[in-house]
Amino acid sequence: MPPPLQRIGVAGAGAWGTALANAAARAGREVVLWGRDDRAIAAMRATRENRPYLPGVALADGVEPTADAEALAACDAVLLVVPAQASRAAAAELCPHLAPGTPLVTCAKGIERGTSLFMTQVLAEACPQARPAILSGPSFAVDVAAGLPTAVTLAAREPGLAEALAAALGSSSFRLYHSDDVRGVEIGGAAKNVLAIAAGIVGGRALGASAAAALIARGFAELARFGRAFGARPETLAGLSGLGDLILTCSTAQSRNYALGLSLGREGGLHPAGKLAEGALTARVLVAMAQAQGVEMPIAAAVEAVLAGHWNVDQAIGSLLARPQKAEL
Ligand SMILES: NC(=O)C1=CN([C@@H]2O[C@H](COP(=O)(O)OP(=O)(O)OC[C@H]3O[C@@H](n4cnc5c(N)ncnc54)[C@H](OP(=O)(O)O)[C@@H]3O)[C@@H](O)[C@H]2O)C=CC1
Ligand SMILES: O=C(CO)COP(=O)(O)O
Repeated sequence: MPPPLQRIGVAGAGAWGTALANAAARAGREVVLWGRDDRAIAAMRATRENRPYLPGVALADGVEPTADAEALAACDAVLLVVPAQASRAAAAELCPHLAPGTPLVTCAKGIERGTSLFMTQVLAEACPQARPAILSGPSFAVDVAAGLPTAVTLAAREPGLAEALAAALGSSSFRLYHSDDVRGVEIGGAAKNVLAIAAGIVGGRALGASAAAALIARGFAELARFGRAFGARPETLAGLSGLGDLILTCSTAQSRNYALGLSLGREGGLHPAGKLAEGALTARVLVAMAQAQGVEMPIAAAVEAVLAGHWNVDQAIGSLLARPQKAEL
């Protein structure tokens, strides 16, 4: 039996990092929660709450907030929980503090702009001495932080690593399935955010429950086409990190991506200020990668055109409905 991963570092003290720190503590681990903002960390230590990001949720016993990256050196595994576009900079900054061979688990959902790299590829470049893995699935931070039942996927290519991480982080309320299909898991999380913006637009324009269901089904067809073109396994795309997260994020304004779409869909709507909506940052690179591979993604392309200001919402909806009839593939 390999020794357990007892001490877990969580790097990134936003909503999801704080929720995962609570989940790991509930699983019986000692948890270091690192954030870059000294004053925010001091407040968290004093109040045992992350007020700006998760107000009203107590930090679990066993979570130690710190602004000292050196505290990650003694961790058996580190979860990197910062936005996708910040993941390279954060991994490069923290890497010198990690022991060689530390498992480094990206929890971000996106594709890097400029390089078109998936999240574990970014980790491999920014911190080559770490062992990359990814955690993704249908999971709102507020639910996980509060200990509500949640299931996600943890994937790593290295044999045994995903199982070991899942065993370290899993509890009766946080269930982790393990996988070696890293690419499938990272594609599901990145693509569903773009499609959730479209679902929000459908909600904001009050197009009805039937249109909302059609959007999820046709959105999944796009996600699956893109996934197949980039080597993902169909069962991963239809699993928690793909279809599961697509359904969650396309269903409620609790999702920041859906909320962005909702606001775009309402007359004169604007982007809710200050909230991270990863789909808005991934849309262009996702659509460009699809086009380069000859993969049709009309819904994602329409979202991209609206975000870029090339189309208004009515033009986007009209263009999707005016597409020629075709076989359902
Ligand atoms: N919230 C959720 O329910 C879920 C989120 N995710 C994914 O997790 C990722 C993070 O999201 P979330 O936690 O919600 O985002 P938040 O906006 O809540 O928090 C982001 C955190 O990252 C920190 N950060 C940003 N850039 C850097 C950097 N260069 N170095 C160090 N820290 C940095 C921010 O610090 P500061 O406060 O100083 O700006 C902040 O603490 C996203 O990819 C998201 O899609 C996945 C599942 C669920
Ligand atoms: O990824 C999430 C749920 O699984 C969170 O979604 P949002 O980033 O849209 O809030």
